[in-house]
Amino acid sequence: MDDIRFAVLGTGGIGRRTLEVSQHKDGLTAVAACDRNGVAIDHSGLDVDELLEATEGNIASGPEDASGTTPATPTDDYASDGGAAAVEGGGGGVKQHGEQAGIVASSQGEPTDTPIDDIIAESDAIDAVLLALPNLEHDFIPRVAERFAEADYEGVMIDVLKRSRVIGMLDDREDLLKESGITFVCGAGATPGFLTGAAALAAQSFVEVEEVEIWWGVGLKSGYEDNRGTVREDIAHLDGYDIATARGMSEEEIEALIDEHDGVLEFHDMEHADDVLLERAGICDAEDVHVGGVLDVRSDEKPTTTTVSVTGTTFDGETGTNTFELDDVTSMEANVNGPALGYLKAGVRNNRAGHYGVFGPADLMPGF
Ligand SMILES: NC(=O)c1ccc[n+]([C@@H]2O[C@H](COP(=O)([O-])OP(=O)(O)OC[C@H]3O[C@@H](n4cnc5c(N)ncnc54)[C@H](O)[C@@H]3O)[C@@H](O)[C@H]2O)c1
Repeated sequence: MDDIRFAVLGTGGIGRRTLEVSQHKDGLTAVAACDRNGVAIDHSGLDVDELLEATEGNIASGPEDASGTTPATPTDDYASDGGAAAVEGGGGGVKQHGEQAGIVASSQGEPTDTPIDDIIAESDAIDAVLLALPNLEHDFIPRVAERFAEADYEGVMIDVLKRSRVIGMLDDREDLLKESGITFVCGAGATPGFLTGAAALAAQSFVEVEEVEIWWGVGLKSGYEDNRGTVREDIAHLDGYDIATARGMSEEEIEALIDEHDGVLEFHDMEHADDVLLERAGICDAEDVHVGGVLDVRSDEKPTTTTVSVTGTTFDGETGTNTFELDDVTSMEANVNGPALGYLKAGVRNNRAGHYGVFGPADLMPGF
């Protein structure tokens, strides 16, 4: 495949790692990146090492603008991922350093109030856009897709979102995306993403799938500071919490909750889009997919092994369970970003073949 010029929207915990992992893959050139305060664009290829060094421990992950205040009226380029506004003195939590937060701390970064529009303006020379943006406002990513389509972008867009309800919002915009020539790959991180694809593969032994069980383990000690956005989103899945309460929590409240659980949070029946993505690929009913897992923010070791088990019936009447297991040494970052870039490449292959619209990870695997 020819070289793929790609952009990353959002250089938080996930976006930074996407850039890093891309350096270990053939045929991928990062040409643009943005966060809420800044943008870096170089069509001959960004200096990824410099960008990563400048943003190390310095992610613009809070909901504030560059001045450290939450805009009174949210603009198109504003999405609140909650909480950090409650941090004393503003500044978006521990990782943000005032006006130098995030990409603007890089020599390649420029401050801007319209980071996403700045990338859209350059999108003619971009083959693929990976959205590593916050997802607590569920229509944010679909709205960003719409903006690229309205600007007649032709290329791939890919997200690593988690929540089931976002898929329908993208499907609602499918005609617009198709008209523009966009191949949108949704839910293409670890779960949903890697593990959804694994389930689609594991299902191939069967003619009927009864149940898909996804059970994940993540140890995040060294990556905790870089993944606070993701941890906050996960908290919304705990009993007694929802998206609104998770968004409204201060960093201190999150710390207190984590202390209460000795750093280990266990989740059951999570609203992860693996369910709707497997249903839309015709593999099983969404209600037969169960996602849960254990997150340990105080240890790098996984608290449990990540597995995908698919139970079904073969053509000759046997009932069995195929299980796909990740090695405990593979980190969350490896299992989100490797697959995201792999699905990005699959998206580009499809886009260049003229296949436009919304695709889930299971749609890019053998059919069922
Ligand atoms: N599918 C999976 O397995 C999986 C795993 C982990 C995380 N995720 C998802 O990845 C996404 C990112 O998570 P994270 O931990 O990197 O979050 P984060 O908070 O660390 O980073 C978010 C980034 O987006 C930027 N941003 C926010 N609003 C913006 C705007 N309006 N314009 C431009 N940039 C903006 C921020 O500045 C920051 O750089 C989340 O949606 C999360 O659910 C998915």
